[in-house]
Amino acid sequence: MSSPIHIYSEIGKLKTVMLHRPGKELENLSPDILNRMLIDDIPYLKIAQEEHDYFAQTLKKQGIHVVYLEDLLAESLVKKETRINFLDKLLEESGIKNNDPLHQLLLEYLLNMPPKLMVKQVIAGIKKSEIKNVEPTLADLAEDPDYPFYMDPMPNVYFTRDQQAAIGNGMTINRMTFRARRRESLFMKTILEHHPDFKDQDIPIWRDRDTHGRIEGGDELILNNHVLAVGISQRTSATAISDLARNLFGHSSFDTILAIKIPHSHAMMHLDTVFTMINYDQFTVNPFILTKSGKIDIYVLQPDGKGDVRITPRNDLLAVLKEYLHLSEIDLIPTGGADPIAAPREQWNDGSNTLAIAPGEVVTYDRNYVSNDLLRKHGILVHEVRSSELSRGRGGPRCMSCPLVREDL
Ligand SMILES: NC(=[NH2+])NCCC[C@H](N)C(=O)O
Repeated sequence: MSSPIHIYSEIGKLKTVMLHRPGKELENLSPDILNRMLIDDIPYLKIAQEEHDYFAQTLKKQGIHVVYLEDLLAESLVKKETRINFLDKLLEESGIKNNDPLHQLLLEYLLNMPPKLMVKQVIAGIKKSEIKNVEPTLADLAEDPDYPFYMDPMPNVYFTRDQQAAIGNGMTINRMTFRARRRESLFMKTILEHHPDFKDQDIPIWRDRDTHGRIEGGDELILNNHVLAVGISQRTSATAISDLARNLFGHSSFDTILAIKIPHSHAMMHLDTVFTMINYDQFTVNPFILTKSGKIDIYVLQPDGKGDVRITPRNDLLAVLKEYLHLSEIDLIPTGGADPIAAPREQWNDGSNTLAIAPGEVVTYDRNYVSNDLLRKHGILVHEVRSSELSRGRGGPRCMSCPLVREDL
């Protein structure tokens, strides 16, 4: 079997992609926890699911093999011992320690379910009303007696781009920034270790979820078979990027990381909310991440020939892309046509967050019509998907997809 992980570009014809169809976790959102859950409004689940099915169908119509995270995870948890170990870890990371009587109660509750239902349940969260005969803890009594959950929902799982990233024939299993998302990367770790299609394939882990230093897949772009662009962002630290460089250089085909510093904000939480590669020499870019003179802080990381990493500061995105991608011309297509009102509006609704499914062929949100029209004017084939509810989670088509296999260019 060829490797189940093969990603050496952002634009090679997409062959296999992992998605998560939003479930009851979105119904378990309430206004008072939205901010902590990194979600900007409560999506209408029924419509969000219809929109996600349309997204999946759009990919399938192009011959792309769509796999679902919850299926892969359930198929990894067939053995009871594996389920127990997975749940012990998940409960611990949910703040329910092994010595807490509640830990055993929830473990039994979940083990009584078939694996698929159990996976859906842990993503949806566990409400106090679902568990009988529990002695209230001091926290239940004294701190927040009305809090409805024993295990918080995970409403961001449908952004399968972020918990992990395929780089070459390996993956980073990401230590995510905020508590609301940190448990999610346990899923791919479990799949790689226990799923029959992955566990015996010697898939390199370029960085694991226990290593200090936050990193998320929205910041990890594979520009070609030896150059990455990684955002220094609200979600990915310089420490993590330096660590990733040391792990990749000399152990993979990758020898260059363009570390691009972007504003640290929720609207621009990842590099892929402001910059994506959509063709051999074409990119979407949110013009407002560049200074008035078109500058931006970039740090080029490469092997220094002595076993460490050389850092070269640069500030001209166009020049850096031309130099390191060996291109004579670069087409930076501005989100919203750089209009002072349309650009921020469409960036907020992920107009830069395009998913390339082949060179010059992308999937975008239909609501970003100014950006979509401009992409077409630049010769890009655009497949539009509906997004009224999905976009309330503050992510777009690239966010909602984890490419596992692309054809080489
Ligand atoms: N690759 C991306 N841009 N992901 C968007 C993730 C959105 C999610 N609500 C979060 O804040 O984490």
